[in-house]
Amino acid sequence: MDEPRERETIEERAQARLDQLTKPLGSLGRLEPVIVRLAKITGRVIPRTEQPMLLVFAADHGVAEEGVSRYAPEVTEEMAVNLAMGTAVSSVLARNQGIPIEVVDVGIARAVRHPAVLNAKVAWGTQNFVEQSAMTPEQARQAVDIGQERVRRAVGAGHDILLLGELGIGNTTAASALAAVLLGVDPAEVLGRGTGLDDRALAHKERVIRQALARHPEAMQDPWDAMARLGGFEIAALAGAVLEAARHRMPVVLDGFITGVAALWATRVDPAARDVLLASHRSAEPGHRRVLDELGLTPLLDLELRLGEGSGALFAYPLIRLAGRVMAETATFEDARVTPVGHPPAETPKRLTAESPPVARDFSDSERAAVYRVIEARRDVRVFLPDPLPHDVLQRILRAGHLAPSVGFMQPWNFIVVTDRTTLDRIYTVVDRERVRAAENYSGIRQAHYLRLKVEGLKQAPATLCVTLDRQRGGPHVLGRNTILETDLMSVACAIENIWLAARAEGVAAGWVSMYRKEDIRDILGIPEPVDPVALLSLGYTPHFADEPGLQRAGWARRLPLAEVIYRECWGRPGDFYD
Ligand SMILES: Cc1cc2ncn([C@H]3O[C@H](COP(=O)(O)O)[C@@H](O)[C@H]3O)c2cc1C
Ligand SMILES: O=C(O)c1cccnc1
Repeated sequence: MDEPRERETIEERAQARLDQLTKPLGSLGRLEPVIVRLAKITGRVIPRTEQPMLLVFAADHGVAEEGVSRYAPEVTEEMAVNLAMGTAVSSVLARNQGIPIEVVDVGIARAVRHPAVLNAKVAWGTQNFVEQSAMTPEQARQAVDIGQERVRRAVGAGHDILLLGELGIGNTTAASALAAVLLGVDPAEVLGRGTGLDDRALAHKERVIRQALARHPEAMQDPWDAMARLGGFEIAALAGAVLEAARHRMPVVLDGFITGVAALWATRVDPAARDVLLASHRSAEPGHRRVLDELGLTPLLDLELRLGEGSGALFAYPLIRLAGRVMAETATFEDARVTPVGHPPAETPKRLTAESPPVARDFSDSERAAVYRVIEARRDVRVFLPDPLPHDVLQRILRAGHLAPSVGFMQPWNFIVVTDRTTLDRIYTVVDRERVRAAENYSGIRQAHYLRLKVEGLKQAPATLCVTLDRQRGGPHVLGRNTILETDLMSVACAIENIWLAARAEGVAAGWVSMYRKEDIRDILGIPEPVDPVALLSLGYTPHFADEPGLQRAGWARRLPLAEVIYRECWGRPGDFYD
């Protein structure tokens, strides 16, 4: 039995794999911790982050009336429309990577003139927090809820990594005020020029923030109170998104200062939220550095971006995605037979306990269930309706056959589709003659059973495939066929099974007939000598797919118990793979 082993964490296993990849140890620099972090977040040694989406929350700020931004508040709505139209910077970045954007209006002060901007307005902008609380506690809660709800939907839609962005004229002021409170620092330390204030305007912005902090001394006490008094609808929604992503172990790529402050707030509500965060870049806003330090995050990029709207996250995402691909696709020293120097020895794989699989599944639960259902529901069918098969259905079924595995990729099959009635009748005649002849091998009740097996299906079905084997395909030396020569035939059998399962998935019945003399079929279909007609497969619709195999129902044979066919480690030793 397996030795009890020390439980390795996912991070340890991910780091161990990174160290086995054909590259000098540690040579991917700061991307290595990113890969390990993704592994930890997703719970997979080989993390996958291939289905990103950008969520942009937009809202207006009452404090904008104090002249703290270089731009007018109308720009929030205009930019939301611009993003939705595909003409903003982030639209370009997203479109060129095929990343969908969802723009959510959580509190823009005007009606938004584009239907693609999701309307989830909590209010028409916040109040000016120099005079009163920006939001009521209920509004703050509502905005957080909206962020959570959007992420639940994103998860439901199959997204596996979340990029965050924001829009809101005046929001660097709100974010700075909130950051000063959350970090317990002087506003001067987290203050920046936002959209590009000059020195005078910057000094004014600082005075406004000081005024606000003096107006709301209680904000120090509790994160929820701080959010309501000094935050913004989009900041609260971003925070909600982070909280929800943490629940789903979904990696979150932060953008700049505002998303950073929202994430910092989220960690004050739920410290575990920190674990799902990745910092895309360090923005030109000076407060961003403080926020990232507090979150313990190292930004991937430092490009002096100061845009927002998710742009930094979109610039960084390809690095994150590629890091994941490197982990998945790079050969290990062992795979590539390259000699490692100074690398830890590869561990022999140990049997895993109930841990999650090392790589994400790429089929949904229902897709997986469908595959097993098709396998279980496949039957050998003898009764067909005369209706012809639609061309596209037959095409898909044949394609499935051709996608079968084959030894050395020799693809030794051909499929002759026979629909001509005269030809089908000739096939029926030679098959039926063999059926009667073969019955002589049985006697008594078994012979009676045998003779009841009908091959009339060949006459009823609108189409019969003759599946052939060409042993010479691929030349005299087929890769992997040195000692087991019948692997060519096995390859054809794989194609037949693919056809059978694909047909079942299409609701099309198949009946495999093999009672014939090859020379008869070769003769009827004009098949040249070296090619073997190895199977006849009738295809068509059937009135009924039985629950169990026909031969079982007829009492001819029963499906063996699974336990009888599975051994463990050596011949004859029972396995424990069954109930
Ligand atoms: C055209 C334009 C596009 C933007 N995209 C993002 N922001 C960014 O700037 C704003 C915050 O800066 P402040 O606090 O100085 O107003 C937010 O809308 C933010 O997303 C933009 C700003 C403008 C003007
Ligand atoms: O740091 C940011 O994300 C930022 C800076 C300026 C304006 N908007 C966003």
